[in-house]
Amino acid sequence: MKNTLIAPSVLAADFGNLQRDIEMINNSEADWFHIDIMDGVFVPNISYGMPVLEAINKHAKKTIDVHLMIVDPDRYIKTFADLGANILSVHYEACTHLHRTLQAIKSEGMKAGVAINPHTTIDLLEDVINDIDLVCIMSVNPGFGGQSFIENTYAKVEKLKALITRKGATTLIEVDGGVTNKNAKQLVEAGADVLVAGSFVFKAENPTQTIQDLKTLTNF
Ligand SMILES: O=C(CO)[C@H](O)[C@H](O)COP(=O)(O)O
Repeated sequence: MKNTLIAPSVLAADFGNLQRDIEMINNSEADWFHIDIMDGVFVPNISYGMPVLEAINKHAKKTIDVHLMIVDPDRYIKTFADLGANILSVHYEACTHLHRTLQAIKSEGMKAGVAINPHTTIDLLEDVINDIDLVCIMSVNPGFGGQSFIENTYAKVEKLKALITRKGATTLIEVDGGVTNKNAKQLVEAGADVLVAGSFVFKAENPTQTIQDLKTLTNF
């Protein structure tokens, strides 16, 4: 029996009713809060920053999974630890010394994640996979919610799963972008452990039920 985790992306929440949407996640079968931080440089969009995460952290009762889409993320590792992040993912493409960055994240008491863009090959993680707690495979080009899922993601998940098994690592595989009830099961069959879903959850008529449906669909 699988234990697939569902992480609603707060990027798609209603910011005018943020506390309501946080409580919805608290009271649902969702496992994590997924928090997207964008700087307008690494990606062509600016999302939200520290004060909003501080507000979320006051109410959130589940794991806080922060995805940094920013250049030079080392500058903010301690800041995000202080703001309550439990998992901090940096982009492979944004790090010059990825191994050092992972050590710095762990030294602040957080789990260390690496996100990879659609064009970045899994092979580049080979020498560092045993140091990574979570790999976030981007199944859209990062920067915006509501984009279409890139089909090549299934093959990337399979390839990453094989690498993790071969290296005896305990790394979780997360998929982020365009996740819906159409691709969720196949992603888990390919090896995904965590599914991030933004628009599919928050634009649904009944977000709580949608989360429950995703859980049912992916735990078989
Ligand atoms: O990282 C992201 C965008 O860069 C979002 O988490 C992702 O796009 C999820 O949103 P959606 O489910 O609407 O695609």
